[in-house]
Amino acid sequence: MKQSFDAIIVGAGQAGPSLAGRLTQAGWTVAIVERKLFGGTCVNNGCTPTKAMVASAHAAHIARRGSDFGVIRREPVSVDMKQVLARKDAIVMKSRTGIESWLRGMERCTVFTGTARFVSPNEIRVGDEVIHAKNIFLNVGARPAVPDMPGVHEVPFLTSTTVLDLDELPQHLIVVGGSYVGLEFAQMYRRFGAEVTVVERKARIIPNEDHDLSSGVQEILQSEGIQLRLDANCIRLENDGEGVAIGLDCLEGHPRVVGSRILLAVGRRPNTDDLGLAAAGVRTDERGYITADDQLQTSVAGIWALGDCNGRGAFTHTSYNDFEIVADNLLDKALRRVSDRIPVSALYIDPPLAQVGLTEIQVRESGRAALIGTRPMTKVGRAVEKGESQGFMKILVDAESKKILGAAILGTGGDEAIHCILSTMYAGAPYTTLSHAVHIHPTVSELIPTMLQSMTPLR
Ligand SMILES: Cc1cc2nc3c(=O)[nH]c(=O)nc-3n(C[C@H](O)[C@H](O)[C@H](O)COP(=O)(O)OP(=O)(O)OC[C@H]3O[C@@H](n4cnc5c(N)ncnc54)[C@H](O)[C@@H]3O)c2cc1C
Ligand SMILES: NC(=O)c1ccc[n+]([C@@H]2O[C@H](COP(=O)([O-])OP(=O)(O)OC[C@H]3O[C@@H](n4cnc5c(N)ncnc54)[C@H](O)[C@@H]3O)[C@@H](O)[C@H]2O)c1
Repeated sequence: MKQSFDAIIVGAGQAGPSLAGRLTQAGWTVAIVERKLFGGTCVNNGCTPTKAMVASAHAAHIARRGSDFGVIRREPVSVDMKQVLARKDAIVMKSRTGIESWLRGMERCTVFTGTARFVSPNEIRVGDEVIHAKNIFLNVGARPAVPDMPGVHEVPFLTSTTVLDLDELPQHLIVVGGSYVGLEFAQMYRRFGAEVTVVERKARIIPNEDHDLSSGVQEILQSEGIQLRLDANCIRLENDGEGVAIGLDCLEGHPRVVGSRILLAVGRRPNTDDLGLAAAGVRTDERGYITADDQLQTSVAGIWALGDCNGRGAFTHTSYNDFEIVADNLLDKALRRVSDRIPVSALYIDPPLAQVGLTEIQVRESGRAALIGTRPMTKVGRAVEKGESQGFMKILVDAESKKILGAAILGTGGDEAIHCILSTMYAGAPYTTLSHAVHIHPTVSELIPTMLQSMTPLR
């Protein structure tokens, strides 16, 4: 017999479980379908495991730098990857089981395990069962992209998912892709003790960000001994005796990098190919992302797309915000929109790179009159005292309205300090509100008012 619910949620990632919580509290009956790991990418293969491992790598780094702080170490630092993984797994497991048991114990919620596939706009098949609902919410996420590059079918490689189970330290890790995933793993493995080479096909790492941020991050990574091969064309995977290699054409350097493991970190693709979207008439773009409007409604009434699969964000906080938008609009008759969201993110190398709003490139392209303020982290007392003074901060303000347009902090504590700028932007307040605020000394945030007090026109 076909079971009917008020709502079906496909995917227990960063939006689905919270949506199930809100809808069931409002009295709806909900079916949630998850085919693999509760908590999705962030909990199992993304934010949580990587940030746990970044913490281990930071501990190794600080231990090696002990003498900078007057701490005497007699033995060389070594890292036990099995222990690093065990710590990471314990943190992940707690989060995963917490989400699963919350959903299984939730009143009016039925959990289905298996792959969901549309049969019609109101029906979904999971295994042998067909379930029905007037409202369907897709939170199916994305997975590592594996482009059809030469050698990819012959040479073993790691992805951001499989590398998390590598319990031995590779002697030389070659990372293909110099952006969020690639750089976090590159620095982490360098600090664990591996040789690391990053191969990026564009002329600079984090190629979509401002040039000064790319150079700042590059400097930090190179100072730790990470090799970068930029402008790499004709990238091909090759076997090399016991090891592996990447063949490439670069403007400079040897046309081959030989290592022991390859990590592909060249982007992600949405999990929409096996969802049977055609049976429901749900449209996608040419890359497979589900087309969704400003309130996340798809091309079919009664079907919504939340999180990475709608191509409107690729972060945990954007997926969670999608849940809030959809739930508030449906249950509270609110009029929340994705376009009201201010972009914000952090790249978790150490020190981190946090960004909010428009980049400098975007401000210049907009042609508006703007002011810019910058400060090196060497001027931040707290950073100097901590012995972590790499990086800089910058902020861009609209010269006419005095509103903050965007900011970046590449430096210790930047991922936290950026939030005072973000909150001022959400409040719609002029920059003077923030430049007159008294901040705690000694913090990274205290330099933000100082930076705002000495801006110059953006040339
Ligand atoms: C290495 C790495 C590090 C990251 N670090 C950060 C970070 O520090 N901060 C940050 O904000 N973001 C980070 N991200 C991005 C973040 O993980 C994602 O943006 C976020 O998890 C997206 O959540 P989601 O809800 O859209 O989907 P997901 O979390 O991917 O969940 C989708 C779920 O749907 C399930 N599913 C898919 N198809 C079906 C189907 N047909 N039937 C049933 N179930 C299905 C999947 O099994 C999965 O559990 C990182 C990503 C990676 C890869
Ligand atoms: N800290 C965080 O919030 C965090 C961490 C990791 C991932 N993420 C999310 O995951 C997403 C995916 O990250 P990602 O780094 O895999 O993808 P990405 O799209 O951000 O970057 C891919 C990089 O690989 C390069 N590239 C693409 N094809 C290539 C090829 N054939 N050869 C060499 N280089 C190639 C690109 O130029 C780019 O620099 C991010 O956009 C981000 O939203 C977030």
